Amino acid sequence: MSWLTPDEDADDPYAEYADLQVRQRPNPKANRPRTKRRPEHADAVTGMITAVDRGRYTALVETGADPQDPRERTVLASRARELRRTPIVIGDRVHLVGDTSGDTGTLSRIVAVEDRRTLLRRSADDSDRIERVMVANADQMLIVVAAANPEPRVRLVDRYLVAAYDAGISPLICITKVDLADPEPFLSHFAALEVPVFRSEPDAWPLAEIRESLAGRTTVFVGHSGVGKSTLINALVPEAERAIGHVNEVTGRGRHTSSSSVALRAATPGAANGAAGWVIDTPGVRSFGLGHVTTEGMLRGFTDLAEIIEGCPRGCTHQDDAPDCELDAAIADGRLDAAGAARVESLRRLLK
Ligand SMILES: Nc1nc2c(ncn2[C@@H]2O[C@H](COP(=O)(O)OP(=O)(O)OP(=O)(O)O)[C@@H](O)[C@H]2O)c(=O)[nH]1
Ligand SMILES: [Zn+2]
Repeated sequence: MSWLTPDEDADDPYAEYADLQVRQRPNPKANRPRTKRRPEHADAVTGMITAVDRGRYTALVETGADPQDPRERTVLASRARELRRTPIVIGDRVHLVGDTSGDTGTLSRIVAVEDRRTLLRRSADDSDRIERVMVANADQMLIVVAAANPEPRVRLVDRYLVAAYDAGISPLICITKVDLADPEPFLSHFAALEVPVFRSEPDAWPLAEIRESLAGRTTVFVGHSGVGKSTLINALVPEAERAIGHVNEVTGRGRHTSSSSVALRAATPGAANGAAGWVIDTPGVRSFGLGHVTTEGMLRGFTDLAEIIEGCPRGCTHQDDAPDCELDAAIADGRLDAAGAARVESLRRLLK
């Protein structure tokens, strides 16, 4: 699968690679205490990155529990020179200095990026081990897939699942267009993974259920073109106005909004945990190179099997043909029941 996406940070497309490579070298200063923050940074405000466009970052600052809080504002920022090799992506929590009023024409400066809880990454392609960061601090990934038109592909959903598990993000599946085809045969491939599934069709959008799971969390939406992801996001976040339908192939027009990633606040009325949720739309991202993914990374999504795997011989691939894989022993001696065995099968498929 190829990497079809243009760089979102087009001013310096290699900055992120450079940073990740540099950080892998041993750092002799690593154990020294960090130098004190310069005084000018003492009054930094914290913001969440909601959009990135050619070296300009949009951050929402002073966001609290109350979306009506009048202090909350959108600030445009560039990054400080010392961060020029640091990837800054949607969902990052950053410290901003300078003019953080958010007034028209002002530009503030990002001076620090906070540690990330999770990090969704991709590689240029499957043989490429250099990773590129896509989204920070997402809790969930909603994989949108159509029951038909376009025809669903198990392998594509598998790849999203791998990326999510590797990132430490919980996957969810929304299958759209169930008015066009019975989704159950396709969904049966994922049954053992126990991923929550929402079924959607024009007159029966599962908005209440989706809102329930968005509440208080940050959810990145992914899906192949045409599956109805924009339709769904517009229903969840009406002010998002994400363009629906295909680009006219002759004129190239037809989209009313930009094709770059954004974070959108989704109201979640009626949800048990009433807090708003964040929806991150990634329109440019239709495939993930998975060259950076390791078996250890993947196993974060299979904590139950990870324990068993500790008993495997060193270097075990955990595949069907792996000699003495403890997973096979656990199925044979009943430590894993039928559902567990099905999870092993799914894990093996994802590891391929
Ligand atoms: N029959 C049917 N059509 C749907 C459904 N959901 C969306 N569509 C249609 O599918 C087409 C594609 O929907 P979009 O929301 O633009 O799909 P997308 O995933 O955002 O695709 P891109 O905009 O190319 O990224 C539109 O014509 C929608 O009206 C559904 O549940 N059933
Ligand atoms: Zn094994």
